[in-house]
Amino acid sequence: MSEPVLALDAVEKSYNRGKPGEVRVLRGASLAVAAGEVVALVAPSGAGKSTLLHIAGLLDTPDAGQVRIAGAEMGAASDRKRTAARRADIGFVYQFHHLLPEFTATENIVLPQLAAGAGRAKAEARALDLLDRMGIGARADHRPAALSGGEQQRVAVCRALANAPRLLLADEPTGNLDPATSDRVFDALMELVRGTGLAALIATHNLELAARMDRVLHLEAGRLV
Ligand SMILES: Nc1ncnc2c1ncn2[C@@H]1O[C@H](COP(=O)(O)OP(=O)(O)OP(=O)(O)O)[C@@H](O)[C@H]1O
Repeated sequence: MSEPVLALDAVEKSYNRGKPGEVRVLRGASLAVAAGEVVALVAPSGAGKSTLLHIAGLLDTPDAGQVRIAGAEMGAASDRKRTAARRADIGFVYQFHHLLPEFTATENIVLPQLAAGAGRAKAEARALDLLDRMGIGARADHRPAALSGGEQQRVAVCRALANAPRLLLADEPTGNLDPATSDRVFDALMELVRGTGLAALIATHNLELAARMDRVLHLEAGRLV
């Protein structure tokens, strides 16, 4: 069998480690997400969902255990290697879009591609294609302030997929939207993800959305069940 795109193995993480007030968040967390698989991460508030996503996304390091991206151990790799793997392989969507306010929707999707070395014409074509596939091609020239909340999140999804990552990590990607908009953005996200065959780990409090993914993982007492 081929390597999962993301594998966490017995990951431990505490804040204020070894000090009074130590918070043990992850206590042997293990999971694997294969290419083409969309996995829901459900956790009560404060259970360590963001901590887990930051470690999976190579934004933070575990105290112990392994983090493998496409088979390569990254948990203890150098900062340079982790940054390179993050740029090449991982796309993020956050609860709030974090789009750059002074740039249009297209430009927000073009910029990460330019940073990764793509040429402008190709980057613009890809941005427009992604926006079309998310159903907001007509908003390509709008700045974030001139987009609805749902449209902003659609642009954020396009930006996360701009460099064709192998892994999509999302932290409550529809958490700040009303239920109907949340459903529509989620449908569009699923369709786009299904078309690319990437691996996705999507944290949500919404059990109905979770049930529509391939598998649901619950984070409880620092482990996945
Ligand atoms: N920098 C930090 N220093 C100390 N404790 C922290 C730090 N960051 C997070 N924590 C604690 O670790 C636990 C897990 O935090 P985390 O942000 O991962 O939770 P979460 O599951 O994402 O929560 P929510 O769903 O409310 O966003 C919480 O109890 C939090 O208070």
